[in-house]
Amino acid sequence: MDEKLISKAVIRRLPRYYRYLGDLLDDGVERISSGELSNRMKVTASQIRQDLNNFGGFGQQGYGYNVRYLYAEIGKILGLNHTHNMIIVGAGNLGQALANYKSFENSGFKTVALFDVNPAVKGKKVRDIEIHMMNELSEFIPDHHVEIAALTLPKSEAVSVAEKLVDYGVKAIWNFAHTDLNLLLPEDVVVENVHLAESLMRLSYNLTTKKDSKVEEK
Ligand SMILES: NC(=O)c1ccc[n+]([C@@H]2O[C@H](COP(=O)([O-])OP(=O)(O)OC[C@H]3O[C@@H](n4cnc5c(N)ncnc54)[C@H](O)[C@@H]3O)[C@@H](O)[C@H]2O)c1
Repeated sequence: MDEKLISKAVIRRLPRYYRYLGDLLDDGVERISSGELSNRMKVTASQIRQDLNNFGGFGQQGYGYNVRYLYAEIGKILGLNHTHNMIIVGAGNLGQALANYKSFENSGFKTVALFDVNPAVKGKKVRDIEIHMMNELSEFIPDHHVEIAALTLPKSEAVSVAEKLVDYGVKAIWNFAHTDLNLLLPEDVVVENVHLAESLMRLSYNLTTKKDSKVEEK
């Protein structure tokens, strides 16, 4: 399948399918129909069939989906079938919270170091992950095959630090600073901007309008 033909909306939904399929596997469920998956996920069965048909041949009429196979295939599409080394730049509250969250490793995201400008945290560890100083970045990134950098530093620093990271070889930025970095970096650098406050604002909207927010947006 030519990935360019898969719509962004489908790609956005894949992690959710992956999560539900992982839960099914944990519960020992090996086969599931689109109808049953629809009940669990509160997405229409036809939406599920349409989404999963993008990747061909996973479901059979009257037989349902092979959960393990589908989980593995979606994992491959999402690039979760190999480890991605990640660093966290900005070892404050958020950076340390991310480093403390072990479960990213289960999906193949291995945090190999944190970085900060504050000499007071130099050499400290979060779990077993060491905090390094920024002047070590240029060697550390190629030496440790770092692909992803999470940016958890002040907004004012985000652009200049991101540019340096890209120069040193980082290919993807998981950006928590409140600026939309994808508009500012070279096109071949992948950026995912995370704005928890936007999610809260959507919650607030739904609370205010008493809209049913339980059904996932299409
Ligand atoms: N996107 C979101 O949903 C979300 C949620 C919470 C916080 N944030 C943002 O994340 C950032 C971090 O928040 P926090 O609460 O952890 O702040 P914090 O002050 O606890 O940590 C920021 C850290 O960045 C370090 N730092 C400053 N300049 C740096 C530089 N040039 N290079 C490397 N490190 C540098 C500081 O020394 C500090 O340790 C802030 O920009 C905040 O607004 C975003």
